[in-house]
Order: sequence, then structure tokens, then C-alpha cells
Amino acid sequence: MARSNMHVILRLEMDKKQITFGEIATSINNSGGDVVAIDVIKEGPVMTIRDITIKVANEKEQQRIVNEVNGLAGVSVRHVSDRTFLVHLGGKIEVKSKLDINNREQLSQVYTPEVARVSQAIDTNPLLAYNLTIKNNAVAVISDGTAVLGLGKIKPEAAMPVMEGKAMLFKRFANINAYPLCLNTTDTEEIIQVIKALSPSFGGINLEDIASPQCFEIEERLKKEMDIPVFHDDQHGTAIVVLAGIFNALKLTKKNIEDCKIVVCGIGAAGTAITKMLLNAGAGNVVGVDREGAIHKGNNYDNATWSWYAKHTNPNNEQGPLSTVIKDADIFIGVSAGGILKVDDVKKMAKNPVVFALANPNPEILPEDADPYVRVMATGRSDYPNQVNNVLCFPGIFRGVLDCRASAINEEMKLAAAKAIASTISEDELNEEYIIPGVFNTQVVQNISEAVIQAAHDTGVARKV
Ligand SMILES: NC(=O)c1ccc[n+]([C@@H]2O[C@H](COP(=O)([O-])OP(=O)(O)OC[C@H]3O[C@@H](n4cnc5c(N)ncnc54)[C@H](O)[C@@H]3O)[C@@H](O)[C@H]2O)c1
Ligand SMILES: O=C(O)C[C@H](O)C(=O)O
Ligand SMILES: [Mg+2]
Repeated sequence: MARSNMHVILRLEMDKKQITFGEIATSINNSGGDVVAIDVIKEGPVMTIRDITIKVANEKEQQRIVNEVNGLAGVSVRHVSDRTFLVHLGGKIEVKSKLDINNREQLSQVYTPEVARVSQAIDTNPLLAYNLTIKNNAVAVISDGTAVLGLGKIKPEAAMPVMEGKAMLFKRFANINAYPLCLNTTDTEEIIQVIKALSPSFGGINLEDIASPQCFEIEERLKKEMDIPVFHDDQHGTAIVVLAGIFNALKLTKKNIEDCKIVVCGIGAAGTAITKMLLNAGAGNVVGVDREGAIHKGNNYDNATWSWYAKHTNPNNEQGPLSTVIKDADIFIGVSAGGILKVDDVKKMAKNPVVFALANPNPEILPEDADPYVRVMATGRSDYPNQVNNVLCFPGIFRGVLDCRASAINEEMKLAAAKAIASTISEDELNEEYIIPGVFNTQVVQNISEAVIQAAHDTGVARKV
């Protein structure tokens, strides 16, 4: 069972003549809950109302505790609230003005009539939008809700909490204003047209949680047809952080990327981009596995990406399910679904195996199960060591791109970002539980943005000195 960060707050009304709080706490403990805080809401001579915050493993356990407490004589549960839902009340972000408007003079400057002169100036020279509007520090985080985390396709409204979360991270780590935009269409052409129409307001577009293979065409077309950078985070953000982690893991296992057998599981958005970056970095033997087993030559695939994949990977033409092709692998990278890598599979890997189980929220294998058999273990989650998550990349890469007003994010900039992340950890600090810097390491955004700006200048895509 994965560790949980789920907390519920029970508002209890209790009759002190019939029951003590100690008895209630014991009952909660016996049902598996962990009481972490108690707040007295109203204290009377007989009746008392308290809010009890309890750490629980899952919703089933929560229900068991509520039933148990409700069944005690002298107690009634008045209300149950989930701490995670509470932080989402009313949404997680807001728009703030940089200036106060307290009088008519200010009003006429920030708004009509004076603002018209600024509009006219931009109309004459559209590049002024970068200086005189929010454009230069604004990114749209756009999803159609088709591949949200590991949840798959959900309604666009349901994707909003994730996109709001991404927007918070853009602000927190790189001071970028990011707008969550969830689209009520899954039509490739319509998505492209909508994003193109939005582009005047933004300095960059971060595509998020759009399913493959549609995500490939959407990104490719937008890159060609727009003059602001487009970045599909689940592809490139993930690939950059994975590559950084692999660079550092290989320093520990003292293996060369050229000689490693690398099994990538889940050949969707993330798996395809990870593979391309691994190949660019020199990997010689990458085997991709999806639901139907290893992708190999001699099979006809109905999507262009998998046909490309079959041609450029799996040099030994291995076939069969994950449990077969995992044999002798040096590295496993999972971006597929929770729980699909078994302990028996890990045991078949080569010496000093490296396992990146990155499916969210449930990894392909839990660290507690894999740990005895692996040399380096990473997940996408913040509650285990070695968090390989694209949050390490997208704030820094967009900070760099916006600051040098890059017209695109190219391979050189992505590789520079991966190296910058890896080198944030010094040789002395590097160890099995620290191959990837922490999200709160302020050096990461700075290192990435500097490296990305340099690479943008070197490759001629920077538009600002
Ligand atoms: N840690 C991170 O930073 C990070 C970043 C991106 C994606 N992810 C996770 O990776 C997963 C995939 O994301 P994506 O955006 O590439 O989605 P996607 O839908 O584009 O691709 C998922 C692929 O996995 C395959 N798959 C699903 N179940 C499988 C199984 N049982 N065996 C083999 N293949 C299977 C699907 O067929 C598909 O090709 C999600 O769980 C997502 O949360 C993690
Ligand atoms: O959102 C995350 O935590 C990572 C990634 O973008 C995902 O889709 O899982
Ligand atoms: Mg995502």
C-alpha cells in the first residue's frame, strides 16, 4: 500500500458524561487512523464540539472510521471534510493587479482613455507587446483532459485542478504567470486553431496531459505555425528530467549509456520523448513496451509514432511481454500505469538495476517492493526519494525561454536543461537516494534557465540579447 497524505477532519459532537476523548481516539486508532490534531470548537458543561484531524490511508479507511465513531454511544459525527478538498475550495490561484486604482487619474491611465495610446503603439509595433503587456511573462497551460496524470481521459473541468497546480508551480518556482486553460474539444484541428488564436496573449504555450498520438501532431503543427515556443510538458519536460536522472544514476552504476539495455514501458507521450532523448544521448539498446508487448520490426503499427519507434529501437528485435523483455535490462523506465512491474521482473534485470517507476499517482512498482533488488530507484512522487517529475524542468525552461524571448525550444536547449539538472548535484553529494535535485532546490531553476539561454543563443533562436 502506498503511503498516503490523505487527511480528514471530523467535526464531532460528544456528550462528556457518556464518553471521554481518550476513548474516541482509541477507537480511531484501532480502525487504522492516526489522530494528528484536535481543535476545540465549542466547549459546554456537558456537550463539546471538536474538530479531529486524522491521517488515513484511503477513502475506505475513512468510511470505516466515520462508521466506527458514529457507532460510539454519546458521539455524533456532524461533518466530514477532506483537507485536500479544502485547499481546493474556490480554486488555487487568482489574478492580482500590480497597481492600485484609487482615483480617476489612475483610472484614466490604466484604462480608458490613456490606455488607447499604448494600444496604438503596440498596433504599430506588435513586438512592444512584450514590453507593455503581460505577454513576456505569461504561459498558457493547455489541456484537453485526454491523458491527465495516470487517470487517462477525464472531463476538461476535472483537469482544471491539475492545471491550476501547474500554474502554481510556474509562479512559485519561476515567477511566471501561468493560466490554466482546459478545452472542451478533443479534435486535433480545433485544438490547434484555438491555441493559435490565443497566442497573442502569451509568451509561450505549455501543452499538458494531451493523449498520444494526437499530442505529437498538435505540437508539431503549432511549432510550425506559431512564433512563440510550444512545449508539451509530458513529452519533453519528463524526458529532460529522466535523462538528468539517468546521467547521474549511470555515474553510480559506472555503466555507459551506449552499453545499457534500457526498457521503456508505456510508449505514449512521455515514453516516446524519453526514447528520443536517450537515443540522442547515445543509448544503443532501447526496447519499448506497451500493452501488446515489445515494439519490434516486422509488425505493422497503425500509428506513425510506433512505426518510427519499431524502426529506430530494439536492435535485437526482442518480442514478448514486459516480463520477458525485462531480462538483463540495466534500466527500466515506466511511464505507463501503476503496479505493472513485478518483483519477479526486477529480479531478472542485470546487475545494479536502475528502476524509474514514474506513472502518477501510482508507480509501476512501489519503492518498498523494489528496494531490496535495485541499486537506484526513482518515482514521480514527492513522498519518496528521487522524485523524477517534470516540475523540475518546466519552470526553469520557460524562465530561460521567456527571458531570451526564444522563438522555439530545440534539442540543444533540452539537452542543456538535462545536463543543468544533473550537474546541480555535485559528485560528493551524489548517492543512490539523491540522483535528482529536490524541487525546492532554488539552484535548479537558475541552472536550467542559464543553460537554456546559452543554448538558445548558440543555436540562433534567442530574440533578445
Ligand atoms: N513523473 C513524471 O514527471 C511524469 C511525466 C509525464 C507522465 N507521467 C506519467 O506517465 C504515464 C503516462 O503519461 P503520458 O502522458 O505519456 O500518457 P499517454 O496516454 O500518452 O501514454 C501512456 C502509454 O502507456 C501505455 N500503457 C498503459 N497501460 C499500460 C500497461 N499496462 N502496459 C504497458 N503500457 C501501458 C498506453 O497504451 C500508452 O501508450 C502517466 O501515468 C503519467 O502520470 C509521469
Ligand atoms: O503532473 C505531474 O505530476 C507529472 C506529469 O505532468 C503527469 O502528467 O503525471
Ligand atoms: Mg502531465
